Amino acid sequence: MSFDRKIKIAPSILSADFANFGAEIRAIEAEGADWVHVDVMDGHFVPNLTFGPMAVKAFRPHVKTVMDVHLMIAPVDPYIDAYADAGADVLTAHIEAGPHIHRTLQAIRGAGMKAGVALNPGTPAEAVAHLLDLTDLICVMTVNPGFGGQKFIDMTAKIARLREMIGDRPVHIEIDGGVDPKTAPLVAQAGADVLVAGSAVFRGGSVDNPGVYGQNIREIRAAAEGVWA
Ligand SMILES: O=C(CO)[C@H](O)[C@H](O)COP(=O)(O)O
Ligand SMILES: [Fe+2]
Repeated sequence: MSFDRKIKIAPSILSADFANFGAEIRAIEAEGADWVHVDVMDGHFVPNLTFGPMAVKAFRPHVKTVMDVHLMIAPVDPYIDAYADAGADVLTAHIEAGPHIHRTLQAIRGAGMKAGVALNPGTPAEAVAHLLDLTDLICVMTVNPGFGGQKFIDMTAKIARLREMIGDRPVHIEIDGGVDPKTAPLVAQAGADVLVAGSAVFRGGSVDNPGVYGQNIREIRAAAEGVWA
């Protein structure tokens, strides 16, 4: 997995057909997804429950791009090896999930994965000031985590501040929540390069009609890249 700051669209399979994950993943990749975003929720850190490492391991053979696993769980550390074994490329933990995020990021890298740190809307950019050399990705939540399809919360000032703090380090800024063709330009202009989108990618399509996924992905990408035109 090499580093670049081009816009990457990462559909969240939280909005996919839960009875058909393999086909859904193959469809979004065939239709232009750059990464596949996998939302793990524990019904404790967030008020919703999705799937765990066994399911994520079953997704792995279908993912040919980058498997980007967003943990919305607490605690994180006891499960790091299980997600490494499941084949996560990027493993992201929330800074709010426990007191020892520094140790968690070291452990994620130690297990051979790229380490991500996610920030809830109420957490300031400065919370990662001492983590910048331990992280490969900062995920800025633009909704309160737990559910797809929520309204975008404007975090552009936080994104711009993070881009400034990151300087020339090879750290991605990922945006998660409410990304669509209207909000994508705002976050791209502020400095984001990985755009997670669940409902805006899967809306209107299906594995039998995957062209809609492609159209949705192209619209988000064009809107985001348009800011540089
Ligand atoms: O982490 C998440 C929710 O906690 C999801 O990745 C996110 O909400 C994507 O869904 P949408 O694009 O529909 O907002
Ligand atoms: Fe997510």
